[in-house]
Amino acid sequence: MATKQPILGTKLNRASVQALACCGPARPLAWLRGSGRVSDTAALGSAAAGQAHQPSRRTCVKVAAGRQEAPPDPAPKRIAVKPDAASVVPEAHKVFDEIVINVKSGAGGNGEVVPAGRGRYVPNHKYKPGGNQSKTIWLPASEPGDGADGGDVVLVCDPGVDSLLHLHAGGNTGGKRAAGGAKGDAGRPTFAARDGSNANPNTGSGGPKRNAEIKKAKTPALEIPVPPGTVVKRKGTGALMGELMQPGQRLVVARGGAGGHGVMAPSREQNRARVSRAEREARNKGVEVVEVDDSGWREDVKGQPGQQLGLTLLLRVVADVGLVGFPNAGKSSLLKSLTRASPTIAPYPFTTLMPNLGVLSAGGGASKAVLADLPGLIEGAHKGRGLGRNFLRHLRRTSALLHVVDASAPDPVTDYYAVREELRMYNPDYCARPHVVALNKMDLLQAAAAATAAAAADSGAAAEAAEEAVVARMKELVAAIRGAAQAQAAEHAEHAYEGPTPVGPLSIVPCCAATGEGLKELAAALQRALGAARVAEPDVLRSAPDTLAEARGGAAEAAVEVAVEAAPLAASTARQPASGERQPVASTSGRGAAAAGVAVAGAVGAGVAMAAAGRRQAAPLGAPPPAPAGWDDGGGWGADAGDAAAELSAEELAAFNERCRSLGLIDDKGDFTGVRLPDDEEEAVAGAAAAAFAEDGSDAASPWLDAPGVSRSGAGSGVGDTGDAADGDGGGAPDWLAELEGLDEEAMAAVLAELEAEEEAEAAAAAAAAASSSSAAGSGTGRQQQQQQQPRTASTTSQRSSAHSHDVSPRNARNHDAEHNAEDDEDGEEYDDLVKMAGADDPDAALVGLSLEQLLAMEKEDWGDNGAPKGLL
Ligand SMILES: Nc1nc2c(ncn2[C@@H]2O[C@H](COP(=O)(O)OP(=O)(O)OP(=O)(O)O)[C@@H](O)[C@H]2O)c(=O)[nH]1
Ligand SMILES: [Mg+2]
Repeated sequence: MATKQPILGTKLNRASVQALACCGPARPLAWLRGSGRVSDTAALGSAAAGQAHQPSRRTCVKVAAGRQEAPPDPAPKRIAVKPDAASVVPEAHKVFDEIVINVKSGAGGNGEVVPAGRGRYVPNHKYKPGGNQSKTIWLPASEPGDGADGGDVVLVCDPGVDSLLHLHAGGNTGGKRAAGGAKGDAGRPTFAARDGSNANPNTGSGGPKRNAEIKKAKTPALEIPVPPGTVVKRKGTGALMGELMQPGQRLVVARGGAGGHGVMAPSREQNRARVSRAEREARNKGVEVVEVDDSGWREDVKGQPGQQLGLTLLLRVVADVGLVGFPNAGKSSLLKSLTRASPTIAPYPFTTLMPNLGVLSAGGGASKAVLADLPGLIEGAHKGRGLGRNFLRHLRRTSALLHVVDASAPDPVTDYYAVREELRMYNPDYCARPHVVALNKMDLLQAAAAATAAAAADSGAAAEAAEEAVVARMKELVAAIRGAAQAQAAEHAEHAYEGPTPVGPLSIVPCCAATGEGLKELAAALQRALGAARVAEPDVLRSAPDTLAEARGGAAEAAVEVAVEAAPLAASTARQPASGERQPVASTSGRGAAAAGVAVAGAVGAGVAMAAAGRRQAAPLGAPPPAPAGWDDGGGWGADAGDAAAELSAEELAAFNERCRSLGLIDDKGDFTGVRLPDDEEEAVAGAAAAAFAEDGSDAASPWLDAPGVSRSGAGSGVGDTGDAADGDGGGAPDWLAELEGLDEEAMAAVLAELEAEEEAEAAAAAAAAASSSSAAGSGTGRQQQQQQQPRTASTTSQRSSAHSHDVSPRNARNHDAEHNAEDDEDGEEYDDLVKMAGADDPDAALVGLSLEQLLAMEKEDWGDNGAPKGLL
């Protein structure tokens, strides 16, 4: 048996031993036996100091743990303090985005009662002999003071708070919760504001403040900080009380009770007179008077009680982009790589249980977007499976979505489709928002491909084969995802589901959160999606773009319209060889009417911005950040606009801006108005301007000053290829006005008839091609048809160009522009895919740098069966 030993030479007195005794149920002093090495506990410290100490169980456990290092002694080891299961109260699950609280506003303070007779008669200064004023007036001791109103309970939108978790702790809101935060009757956190103070008789009547006007005291409101996006409802009825969206916004949820009035108590005589008057009146009415209550005035003195109510607070995170996807797809990893957020990342599903926010600042911080990484969704999420509904509601306030798909998963396309369906079934609006697909975990695909290739070939060929396999897989995934999106839209139409038609992805970006590959492209694609969202559906919560040019700069979709409008300008810009001090043509600027049109349309904004700011290389105001080096999406980005503008010399730019101004495309301040003239007027203006330029011989030198619908293609090719950037035949064309003027009616009719016949033949050929390709192709049929049509259209156009020199009316020319630009825009989208597919180390990456003319100039044999250049698809 162990013997009792002194501890570190200290003496234990009776009190400390008794105090220590309460720590061990069976053997209070057991742990002290042989415990000469225990030196590090507060319990012992205080025991040594002879203080009465009440060690907690935790302290005992700590001591016991320390005791384990002591020489073997069975007794201390038996002090295993197991928590009593019955006494352990499990902590309630805290939901970060929903809570029910009680709020209680303060009661009003009582008013002051000044006894009758306190005061004196003072001379009345208004007294005039002969008047009806008395000589003296009664001046009470002071005006009786009113009680202070009770404190309000106010919810304040605080951007520094990102969840409702802090409210679970009874309102841990720092100094602001001085009067609140206790658990309420219903076991809910209760927030009670302070009661109003009673009127202070010391400062009220008599004394130094005599006759002073007593001001009502103010009670501070109880402020409860909540994150932006908090929705407040009444607990019982579910009635919406308000939403807090903007930082600093306040919502008074419970008003403090009004303070009581200060009252001058009636004197005995006055009271008696009142009572007798009341009695008399009652008797006159035939009412039997039993007792007369003369204390009515006392009610006025009392402050009103505060309100007490239950509130349900719901949080819907406010973010620009929501990251959605299956659990473990890498959403949090992507958020971490794209922003400075540091969410928890782990290789098991549902690591994330509450949204993580991060700010994506691209382009040197010019443009910022808040990304919300949401918990993973699973099938059935829309019905609440896996808390799906709780998570899905956080998408309500997002403008665009980022679908994160694990590209290394067995079936990434089904994963994507499943999540899309969950979104659609929860809220069809979600599927109509612009979205981007991130094919994450590329590195795993690459590793798998490398392993397979290494087994099959020698080292040199293996790397190449692996790369090819990855690219092939990516292309397959891209096509299949687009197909899945189309299938979803088709199903929506077929079953006439409620809500808007689901849209396809704006971009599909292969990337890797682990290595950082493709993240710049992903960021750029997100910015573009946001631009598209802002233009498509301006959100009152967000500031609208400053200028239309800005909006267009960020919106691929809106840019289509601009492209159509500006195509002739673009076409000529694209065709025209550099003149004067023109800078080298950017690799992207001439690759199609749509893309070039966008570029030049953007250049309007860019040029204007430059003119206004006096800077030459400025991107359009508020334009999305420039695309990363080596990356060109051609979707109407500021970078493109800047590049296109950079091609112009100063005089050209000035002339260009002047021209835009005269057409009403930009206003005096240099903002892009986007207001078009009526068609007739525009044509007239454009024609006149074109004629003027033709007259002074500047048209050849300034082809970008071309008018809408006016072709400047080669002399031999005529006007049949009006405004078509895809024809690529270059050279200055004779003015169609002059050409048409020279035609007689018969010749014109013949030309039109021929043109119609050609168009019919073309349509028939396209239909035949569509029929054949639809049987061959799977989900990506529609897009492949577009691809197939593209080179054919180009060659047909150029044939027509050489065959007919006078075969189009201005109206037809415009239609053709629109038609071709629409096609070319599709082509632009395809091109985006090609660009995305062709990585820097792709053997075919060189093709990416080619302009559309160069691509079109390629021999027909260079085009594969699917209508795309061989080697790329
Ligand atoms: N090899 C590789 N692993 C990745 C990549 N991205 C994410 N991961 C891993 O995938 C696992 C899941 O990543 P998370 O970011 O937590 O996935 P999540 O989608 O947020 O998952 P939940 O929060 O559960 O919905 C982690 O082990 C990551 O390290 C990637 O690009 N390459
Ligand atoms: Mg996560």
